[in-house]
Amino acid sequence: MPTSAFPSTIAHHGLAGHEVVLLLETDQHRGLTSAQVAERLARFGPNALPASPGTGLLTRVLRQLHHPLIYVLLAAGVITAVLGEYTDSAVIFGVVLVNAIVGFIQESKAEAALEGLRSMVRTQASVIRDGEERTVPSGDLVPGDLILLEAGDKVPADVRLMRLTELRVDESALTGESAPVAKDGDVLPATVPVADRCNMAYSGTLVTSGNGAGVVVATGAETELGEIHRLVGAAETLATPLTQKLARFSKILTVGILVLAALTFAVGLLRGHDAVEMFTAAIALAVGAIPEGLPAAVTITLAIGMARMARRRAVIRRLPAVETLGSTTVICSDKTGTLTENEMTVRIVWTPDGRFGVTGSGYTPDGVLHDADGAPVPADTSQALRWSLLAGAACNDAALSDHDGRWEIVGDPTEGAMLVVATKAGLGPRRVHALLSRLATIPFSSERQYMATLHHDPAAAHPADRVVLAKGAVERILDLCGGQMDSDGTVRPLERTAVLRAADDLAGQGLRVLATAIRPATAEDEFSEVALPGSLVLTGLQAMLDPPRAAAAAAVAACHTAGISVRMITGDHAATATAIAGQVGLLGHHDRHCVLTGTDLAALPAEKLPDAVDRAAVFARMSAEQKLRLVEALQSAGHVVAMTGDGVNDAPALRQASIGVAMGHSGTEVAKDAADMVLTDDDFATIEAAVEEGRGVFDNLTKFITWTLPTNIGEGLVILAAIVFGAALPILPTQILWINMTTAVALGLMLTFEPKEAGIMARPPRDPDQPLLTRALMVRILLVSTLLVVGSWWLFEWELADGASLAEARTAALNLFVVVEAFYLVSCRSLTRPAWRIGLFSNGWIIVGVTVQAIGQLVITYLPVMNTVFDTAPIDGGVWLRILAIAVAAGFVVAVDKRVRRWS
Ligand SMILES: Nc1ncnc2c1ncn2[C@@H]1O[C@H](COP(=O)(O)OP(=O)(O)OP(=O)(O)O)[C@@H](O)[C@H]1O
Repeated sequence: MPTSAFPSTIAHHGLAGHEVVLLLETDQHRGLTSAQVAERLARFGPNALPASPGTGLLTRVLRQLHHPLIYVLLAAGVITAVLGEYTDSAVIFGVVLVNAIVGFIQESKAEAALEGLRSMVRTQASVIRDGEERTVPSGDLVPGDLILLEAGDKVPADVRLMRLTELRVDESALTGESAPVAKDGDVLPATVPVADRCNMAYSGTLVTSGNGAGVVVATGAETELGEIHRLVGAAETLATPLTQKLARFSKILTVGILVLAALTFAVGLLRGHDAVEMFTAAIALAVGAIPEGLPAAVTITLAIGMARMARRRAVIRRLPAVETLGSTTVICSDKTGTLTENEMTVRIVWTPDGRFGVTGSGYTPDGVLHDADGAPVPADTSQALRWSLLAGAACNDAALSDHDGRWEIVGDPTEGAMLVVATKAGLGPRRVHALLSRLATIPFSSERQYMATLHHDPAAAHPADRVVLAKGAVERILDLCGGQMDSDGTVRPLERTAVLRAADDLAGQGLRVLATAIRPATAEDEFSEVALPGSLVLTGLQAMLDPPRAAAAAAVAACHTAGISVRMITGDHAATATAIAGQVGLLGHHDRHCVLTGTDLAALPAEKLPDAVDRAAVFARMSAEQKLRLVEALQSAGHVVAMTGDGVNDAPALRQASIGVAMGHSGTEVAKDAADMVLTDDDFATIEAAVEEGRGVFDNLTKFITWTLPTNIGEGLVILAAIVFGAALPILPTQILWINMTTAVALGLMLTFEPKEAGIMARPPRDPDQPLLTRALMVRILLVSTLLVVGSWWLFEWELADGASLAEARTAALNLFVVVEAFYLVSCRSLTRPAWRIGLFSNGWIIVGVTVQAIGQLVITYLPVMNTVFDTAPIDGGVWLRILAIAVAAGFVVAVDKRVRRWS
């Protein structure tokens, strides 16, 4: 344990900010130095919680033994030992041990995969170090770091807050209370409980609004969250509704089979059979019929699916999402950044009496403004143009930077585009700041839909030497305007209809349109949201292009083929949204042309909502609150909804959606926290890829179950039949254990690596209520079970009649089971297509598995030690031929069954 100079027992909330700063030996303005950080990182370790604390190796291995079947096996092991059957007893104990180890390894792998994926969504923190603001990985935070928090962040460590503005934090991760708590920096009595320490922000909680700064007082396991983690030993759960259902199913089955085995034993005794023989038979029945490997195989399949999705840039945060993805019927996607590139370029600047084109592309400020004839025009050609460009550039929080000729923007792309167009016209950021220094800001928010700033304008005559600049959604800016500006700077009354018509015209071309406005002001004028309406003068409209993502149209089309409808949700104008929707092919599917705006939605009565939203393809000017209503409405129309979101306010909708999807790049931590899946590339096409993988996972699960159940049923029935008819057991318990253990790993597991079948995205989504096995598959399972029983029984009797020993006849039956399973494995690679169509080499693992199994069978058949241990005996070529003949016949029957089902 690192020794700490800053004991974690100190009540930092009971100290004043400057005292905490002194205590942690940091500088309140410049933060820690790099040397201090390195030293502290070495001393305190990274800011991360230790993996699955409290569960030691032994506990985890022992957990594998917690299964009714294992209890039976252990009891059987002890009893056989007492009866003097030492080899059998050793085999049983050996199998239990191997089973526990395999289970443990598989579980650890799945957990590690889940953990690894989670860390792919790396969180960042803003800190002040060496006097500079920097973004660092949250894992690198150390006590004493000065940290900045803002809405959307997940608090990365325990922080004593010092400066804050309207900071509210959702502390549900810590206290369970989901209403956000208002914070302030006052000193508190040291005895105040955690939930009431309003001058602290704790690791794992979420900033829902406002911003703040403070000092990190504890990291990693020393945080309050670390404490809880330590107490609860928060082991990651790998359970999903499906695994739970299967676990329940296999538990009920286990109990049922155990009762049956006990009954068999009792009836056999009553009928006067030998107790040892009956005991052996009962054990064989239990071991053979219980599908003990099923839940583990399902978890592994899900984990493999998750890893495949991660490779395609969709990181699953909650395992059940893998299942749900396969049933998704509607994807509601954001427009900006998900369906489009979020790389904006202003193409047209419209003023009340002029219209200017803009050349150049991307964020490189090379290009000019030109008139209708293509002749370049300087910014001061028109006062309206000049002020529109100035408003766009000064009422702006983005920055342009040049990385060796590659221009990038820091901040919002919409604002970046407005900086670039102003720079093209000679009004670069430096010049603009020199002309107009900012005094106050009303920040942009999705609810407000505009931003306004107050500037000092030294060029204007005193006392009106200030100017208010605003930019935002056209309707919102028009609400603030009373007049409009002409080229010569004269102000005329606002012609609202004409401006709206111009804006609609630009939006109809798929351009995102923002309006700009100004107002000269004096020092006495009030600058606030309430004072703005009606007072501004419209200077122009800036229309920017945000091209659709290259893969978007193909992904939308693929979704449509897969029976999934795609809807666009955007804060943008209806006309812009519709034009982009048209470009990515989102309109017209199932006659969905309809566009609903947030206002339309608000006006709809609740009972009409599900029907109305189901008919719409585009939802424009939507607020985050309305997204929640929308998800609910679509769900009550019977849909399984995947919904994207990136803001703090999107969290409720993401939680409500069947699959909440957050953006890895642009998304806030709050959104990621609420989401089931995070797209590391923010791309719509990734959702489509994840759905495809989700369907593949489900297919493989179904294939595995269809493959594995006949073995259990077949083995169970063979034993039962032997007991009922009072015949010798065709397979012994230890042999059944051999079949079950080796085939599950060498054969069954290979199905989980099965690639997706062609046409997987040409089927409709899976009904979430539909059982995993359809009636047709159940019939097939029973068919194969019957084939196994009849085949092995017949072979066993044939060999005995042919003069073979009991050991030889049993070896034949044992090998028959395995060979039929291997044939059936190849068949199960597709549930509908014939085996020879699948392509033998499309899953190399199958070949590996079958080869390993074949070697195993030769070993158990011919190796003398194994003969002794498993009561087997070498068999000759004729027997193998009979085994193969039966297996081929069984394969043929399954192929016919597939064919008949395809026809019917
Ligand atoms: N930085 C900004 N300053 C002023 N107004 C803006 C700014 N960004 C966007 N707007 C205006 O507010 C509207 C809503 O923006 P919002 O960010 O909520 O959604 P969006 O980015 O258009 O769409 P999406 O929901 O698809 O991401 C935009 O259509 C635009 O008119």
